[in-house]
Amino acid sequence: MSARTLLEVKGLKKHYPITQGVLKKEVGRVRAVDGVDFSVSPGETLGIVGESGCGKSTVATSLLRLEEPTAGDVLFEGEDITTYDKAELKRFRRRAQMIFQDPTASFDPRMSIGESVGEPLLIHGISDRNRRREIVKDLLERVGLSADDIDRYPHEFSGGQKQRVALARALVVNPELIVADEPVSALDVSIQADILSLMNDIQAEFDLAMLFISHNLGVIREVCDRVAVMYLGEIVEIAPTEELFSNPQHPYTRALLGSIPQPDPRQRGESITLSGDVPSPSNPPAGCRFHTRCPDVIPPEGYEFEQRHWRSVQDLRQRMRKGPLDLETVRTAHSDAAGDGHVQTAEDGQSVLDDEGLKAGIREEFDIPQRLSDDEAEDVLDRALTAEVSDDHESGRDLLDEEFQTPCEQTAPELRETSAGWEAACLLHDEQRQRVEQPADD
Ligand SMILES: Nc1ncnc2c1ncn2[C@@H]1O[C@H](COP(=O)(O)OP(=O)(O)OP(=O)(O)O)[C@@H](O)[C@H]1O
Repeated sequence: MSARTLLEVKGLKKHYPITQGVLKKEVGRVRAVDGVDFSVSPGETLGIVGESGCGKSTVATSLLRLEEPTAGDVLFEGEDITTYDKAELKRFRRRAQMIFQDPTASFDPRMSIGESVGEPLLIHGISDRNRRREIVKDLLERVGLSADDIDRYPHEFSGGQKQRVALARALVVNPELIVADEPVSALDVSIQADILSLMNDIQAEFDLAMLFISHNLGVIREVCDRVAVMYLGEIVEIAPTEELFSNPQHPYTRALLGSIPQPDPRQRGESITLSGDVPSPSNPPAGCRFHTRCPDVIPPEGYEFEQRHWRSVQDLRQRMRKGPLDLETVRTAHSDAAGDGHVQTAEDGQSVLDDEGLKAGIREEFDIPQRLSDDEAEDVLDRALTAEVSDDHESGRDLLDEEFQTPCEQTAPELRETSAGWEAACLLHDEQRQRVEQPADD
């Protein structure tokens, strides 16, 4: 690996318009990739990891200009490829090859493997058929197939073998960069390790730079030197692989790592379950995009919350922002949650929860204790719940909004170097940094 930069991506954005009606009026935008920066050195593998829909594939396709980026610069050997014309782009595409998840879809079933792999050579001027066949045979052997496979057809190969052929086809033009988008996810688990080790070998042999996209942290760990973690179109942490695994700096990275199944129970760290769904990239949360699910979301000043209870109160607040709670469900699902007889008899003679019982049921539903340890926070919550069960949803919602704001929804953290020595985008690190820069006067 070298200190030289081969690929530098700056402020890359890809927004897809959401249109309506026959006139295709733009009514919104899917912010699939929303300002990402990273670089890759020759011989280095950078991983991009994140949940489905966070924008990983869009980073790949827009940096190669398979689709046009909305904004940003992509420098390859210092030249901005976003300004390239058709001919320049064609030359660039030879130097930067892409490998896709589904090897079956990337081959023409009517062409032999030899024709498919050798086609780029023909396009690039090697007209001697025998010479092309020699190059292809050599490459087939290098990717673990046999030179005799050259006249066989795609359907005669297994998925893993087809991915080997795809690698051979990418390598035939001597690229400097390979962008591999989930290259083993469609393959049987038993052969994934073989393909990953082949990719590692090939990368070392050809001194290739690689951008390796996967939702699977285990796979990322096998092949990547550094990893960028993406959430809702943004990079939230970027670190050398082993450091990321042993000392993750962003709460989202910690949550992702906590969700990897560990076969050895002694190795099992504290597993973190993320609350809430991934928000839509067409309407990402304000401030830190992860604050709606973050276990470490920062509490407001003036209240002493136990962190997990603060998270639960935030979950309730976010739910109440969407509209009134379904009190009937709470009524039936939580008969007497407080356990102190808050039931009353309804008109039809059935026992139902009274208001206090309902409030207790809501707390149970959201995993909030029946009493918060901070008296003032408890008072706010109790008043909000009282309003909610008294059909005054708006007052309850507004009270929570006023009192229980988190700095994380007000300020979008930037990707900045943490004390660990690499970058993460989280206000907790900014707070830490401020404490170091401005020590308390006492
Ligand atoms: N052509 C398109 N038009 C509109 N939205 C799109 C388009 N392509 C992707 N998206 C949206 O952009 C977001 C990012 O998609 P992308 O495929 O890049 O994510 P990903 O992280 O690669 O996920 P996966 O692993 O599931 O492919 C998603 O919300 C997706 O629905």
